[in-house]
Amino acid sequence: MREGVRLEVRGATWRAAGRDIVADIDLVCEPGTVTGLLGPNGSGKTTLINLLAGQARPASGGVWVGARDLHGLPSRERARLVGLVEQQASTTLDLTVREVVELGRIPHRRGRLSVLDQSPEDTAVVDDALRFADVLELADRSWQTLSGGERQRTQLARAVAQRPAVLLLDEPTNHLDLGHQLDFLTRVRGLGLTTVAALHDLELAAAYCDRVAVLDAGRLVAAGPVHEVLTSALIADVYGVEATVEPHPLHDRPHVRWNGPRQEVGA
Ligand SMILES: Nc1ncnc2c1ncn2[C@@H]1O[C@H](COP(=O)(O)OP(=O)(O)OP(=O)(O)O)[C@@H](O)[C@H]1O
Repeated sequence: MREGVRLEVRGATWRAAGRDIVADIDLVCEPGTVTGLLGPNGSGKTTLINLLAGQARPASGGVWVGARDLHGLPSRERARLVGLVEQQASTTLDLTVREVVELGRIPHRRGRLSVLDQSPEDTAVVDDALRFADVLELADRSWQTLSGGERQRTQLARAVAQRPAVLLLDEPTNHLDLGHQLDFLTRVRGLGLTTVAALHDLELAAAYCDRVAVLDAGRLVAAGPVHEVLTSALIADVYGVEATVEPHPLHDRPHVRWNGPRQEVGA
């Protein structure tokens, strides 16, 4: 696996329907760190992930991976740097799990375009990725027949087979049961890549991320180490929820316990 590189967003804005969906985003992710991207529904997490993946181009500002301006790179080169696991990956093609994972090797091909044309190195990387994401035994199954969680793990395998330096995950655990959530994030941390994961579960973010970045209505309202940013005041402000944040009894990471919707003063 490749080592992570520094990911930097400078002044990035993306507009649609006549408004800024995300605006003036400045964010630095150091090599090999895991950053949790937090924020309520509609706050701009997927939009920012798409900018980081090079799938959308900022109206102003930019994204740098190491010294390279991501949006200035040819798509093939970009795909060798950045891997994306989308929230809802879908395809109408009738591919097996192995074939989906083989798609991750396309950016590494030189002059060979067929998915069927795997080099021995491609086959070894794909086998590793299938094993890594715990989907090796599903390798010959049709993608269309997989459960939501199996699809999510298959997409992780595809992104890992891509051998990127930056891994972007958009709500990667939303189809996973608790055991697979913990397993998935442990595996992702073990990759040592510069990782950004949009997450709704604050407890998972507290347990698995080095840093968190919090979006609210398209603005980055906080970013930094988990224990500095993930406070009850921030959770009340951004999510409108009263929560208690205390040291976890078993480790030094914060433990988030929600109490209920925030009570308005005077209500
Ligand atoms: N192409 C578009 N045209 C118009 N509005 C858009 C477009 N793309 C996104 N939006 C709007 O931008 C806002 C941010 O969307 P985004 O999907 O980035 O939010 P999110 O934080 O990922 O939300 P969720 O937690 O619900 O997945 C939403 O209000 C969405 O409706």
